[in-house]
Amino acid sequence: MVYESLSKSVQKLPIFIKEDPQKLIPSEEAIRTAKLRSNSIDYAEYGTSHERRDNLRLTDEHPSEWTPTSWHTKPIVQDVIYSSMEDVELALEKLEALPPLVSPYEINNLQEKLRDAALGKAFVLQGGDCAELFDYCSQERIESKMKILLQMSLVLIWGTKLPLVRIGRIAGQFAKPRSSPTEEVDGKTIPSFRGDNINGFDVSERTPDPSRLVSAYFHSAATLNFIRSSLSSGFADLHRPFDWSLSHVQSSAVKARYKTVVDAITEGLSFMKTIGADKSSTLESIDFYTSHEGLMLEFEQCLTRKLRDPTDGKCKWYNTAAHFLWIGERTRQINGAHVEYFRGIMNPIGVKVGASMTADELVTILDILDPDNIVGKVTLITRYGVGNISNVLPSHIAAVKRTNHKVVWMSDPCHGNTKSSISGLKTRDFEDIMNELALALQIHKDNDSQLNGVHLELTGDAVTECIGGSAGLTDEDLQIRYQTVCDPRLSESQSLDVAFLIADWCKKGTMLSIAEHSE
Ligand SMILES: O=C[C@H](O)[C@H](O)COP(=O)(O)O
Ligand SMILES: C=C(OP(=O)(O)O)C(=O)O
Ligand SMILES: [Mn+2]
Repeated sequence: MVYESLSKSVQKLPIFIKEDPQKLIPSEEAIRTAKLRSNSIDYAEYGTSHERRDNLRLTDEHPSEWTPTSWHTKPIVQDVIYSSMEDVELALEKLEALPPLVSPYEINNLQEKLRDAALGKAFVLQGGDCAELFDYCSQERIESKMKILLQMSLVLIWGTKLPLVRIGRIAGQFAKPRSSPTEEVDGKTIPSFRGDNINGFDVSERTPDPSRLVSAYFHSAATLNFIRSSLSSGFADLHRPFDWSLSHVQSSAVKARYKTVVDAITEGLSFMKTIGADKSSTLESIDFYTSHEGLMLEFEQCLTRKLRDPTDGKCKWYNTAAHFLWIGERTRQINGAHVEYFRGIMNPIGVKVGASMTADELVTILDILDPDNIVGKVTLITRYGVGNISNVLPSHIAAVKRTNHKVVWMSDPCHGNTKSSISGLKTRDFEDIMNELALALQIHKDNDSQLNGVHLELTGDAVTECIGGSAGLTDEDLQIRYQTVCDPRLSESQSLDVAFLIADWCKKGTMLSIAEHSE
């Protein structure tokens, strides 16, 4: 079979190429050779192969002029190989013609809120599925995810006494980086599931299909449309917090604690009504932003548009597929394609920071992504693992302090704590998640810094994917409702447990034991 390259097809689209194409873009033959080679090598070597870099005549420096296609001059990891270039071109041309999903006005608003978070004046809650499926685009599923994020928000507002910035891993969280490009199923080696915008979870659908890129756009649009209409019809009205029923929370202690929070807020609202101070529209409606990992750069490139910045009237490049995008732990190579793409967009952006990131690398990546030292432009989403955080976070905090970058510090206590259950299912121990989060709060405080947000893989449903929590899920319980197609998510109940941990820590300034939390 002749493999054709997706990158090759993108370079044919003339719309974005401003410089001499020969200078920026490797030859078609070089890309094909490299793709064929990289297809047969291990993912671990995939990004650093000198052979591949030489073939592509890649540059070590970031090209001075950024364009939505300048990432083509950089080595890429987690790339996708398609078999039909014509179909890829059709998909990308279609995507280029479709309208933006989000606007510069909204993106700038989020940037302002993240500025507040970086200054300790707001707290960020970012959460949702590990891998969103097209099938999750239904009223019930979207409402359930918004509901858990709103419930957690209430608890966090009560605990932190700060405005909450809500960002869903939703309306586009389709592409997944994988540890291995293939997996064994029933004795056969097949391509791994790479996310609904690349291939299907069903074993019969594992061949990458470019038409999925266009489906991803329409599923994002439908999800976003429903979120917008729900919010504008009062779904998030603070006067009706009991409407977000705790349908999947089993623990009566958590239910009782939630009721205490709602009662306190309701009492505050009725006092405000008495004194006539309840007219603010923020009580009836909230801001809710969308985000996803910016992994499929061909997709991101097509949704990157030069639009007028309403604050100064100048035209700038915005990624209009989501308000916020992040670079994953596997694609954050300083000279790689993803960092190159991300350095040019106006959106606030995240970088996953694992235990292997050196302090020097962290500073270099900030210098590339935030050359103008914009407060809150970059969110560092740390995901070290409970056993590593104490060794690594203090040096990362110290390194960032020595620069002029003012970042949002967010903890992702999920991704460094994934392990295999006794039955072989991917799981996370709730205690590890709580402990990493508690350590993040404490280490920031001890180092004269502040944790500004939390990033979680969660669902509003009663799934049994992570062990522990107030529902006391055991290894055997995992079989009951293990529904994830990638990483294990916190259930509604476990998500609320996490919100209470943060709220309690903020109220008391110290840690409670897990036992005290589950009382
Ligand atoms: O969500 C994160 C990654 O995509 C995920 O952890 C990869 O999982 P894998 O190690 O099973 O490929
Ligand atoms: C891929 C993910 O995480 P990380 O890049 O931190 O492994 C993710 O957030 O789903
Ligand atoms: Mn994940």
